[in-house]
Amino acid sequence: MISIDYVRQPVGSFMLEVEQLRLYPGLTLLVGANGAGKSTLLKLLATVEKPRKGRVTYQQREAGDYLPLVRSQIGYVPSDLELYEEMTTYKLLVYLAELKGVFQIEPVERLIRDFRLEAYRNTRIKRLSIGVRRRIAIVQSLLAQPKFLFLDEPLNALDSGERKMAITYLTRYALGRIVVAAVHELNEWEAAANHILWLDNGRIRFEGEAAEWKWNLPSKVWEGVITREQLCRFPERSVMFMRELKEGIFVRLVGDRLPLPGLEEVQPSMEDAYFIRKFSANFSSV
Ligand SMILES: Nc1ncnc2c1ncn2[C@@H]1O[C@H](COP(=O)(O)OP(=O)(O)OP(=O)(O)O)[C@@H](O)[C@H]1O
Repeated sequence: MISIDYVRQPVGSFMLEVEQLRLYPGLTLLVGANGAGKSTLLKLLATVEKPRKGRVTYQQREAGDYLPLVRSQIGYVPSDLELYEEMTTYKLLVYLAELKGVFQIEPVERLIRDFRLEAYRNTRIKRLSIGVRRRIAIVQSLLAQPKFLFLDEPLNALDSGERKMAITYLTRYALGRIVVAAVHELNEWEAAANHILWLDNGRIRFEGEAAEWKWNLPSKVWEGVITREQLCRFPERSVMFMRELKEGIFVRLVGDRLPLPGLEEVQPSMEDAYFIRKFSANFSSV
């Protein structure tokens, strides 16, 4: 378990405040708007930054007292990792593995295979696309098989196949390990997530099991086909999705009660739940 107690972390005029947080084995999705403090929290967890106030402990070891040991158990993917541009993929990964105390080639080779990097092993980093670099950034965090893994928007710039592959890999990796990933697209992680942590303006607004994320929501989700005139009656924020069909407009709407006869209540997705939680006051009149 990782514990955060009474942390206050100022970043410019912004303040991240976490009174108490416990992180357990499994995959925790860290969600929140731009600027909510996700990267700041991940930097604290990764020991890139030291808490100005409060403490972070990893299985009862406070980072300040056991920094080298704790760091040896941490993997971190920042949002903007800079890689050595002149090195080839293979040389870079071997070099980074050695820095982490891994001197066997097998873990490097395995990760190159798992993240489908074989075609780029002898290519210099500067010649690689952003998506391939992002995969390398994830791979470098896994080289020493860390117990604690923190990823800041790991799927940025990955195509749909690569996203699926990375999610599957991380889901397996999180078995028995603490993995925290800041993400913007929630639905693609739905089957993978064990816990959800929602940060809003530097404060925790939700912390719990992934299934609980969709419980006791103040609004419901409705689907069906409506006319263009009917659509105009709904505020933009309540329309989660719409598509023009021959017979009208298919919509997915959020509202407290049946917005129009003929619409059907459907299960909210992870993404619906986020919008309902964040903007519930705006939906109550729909
Ligand atoms: N180096 C910095 N100097 C001043 N303010 C900063 C700095 N880095 C971040 N901030 C501010 O701190 C707040 C939290 O930023 P943070 O990057 O942690 O948010 P985030 O949730 O990760 O956002 P995003 O989804 O955009 O990455 C924001 O208001 C941001 O503008």
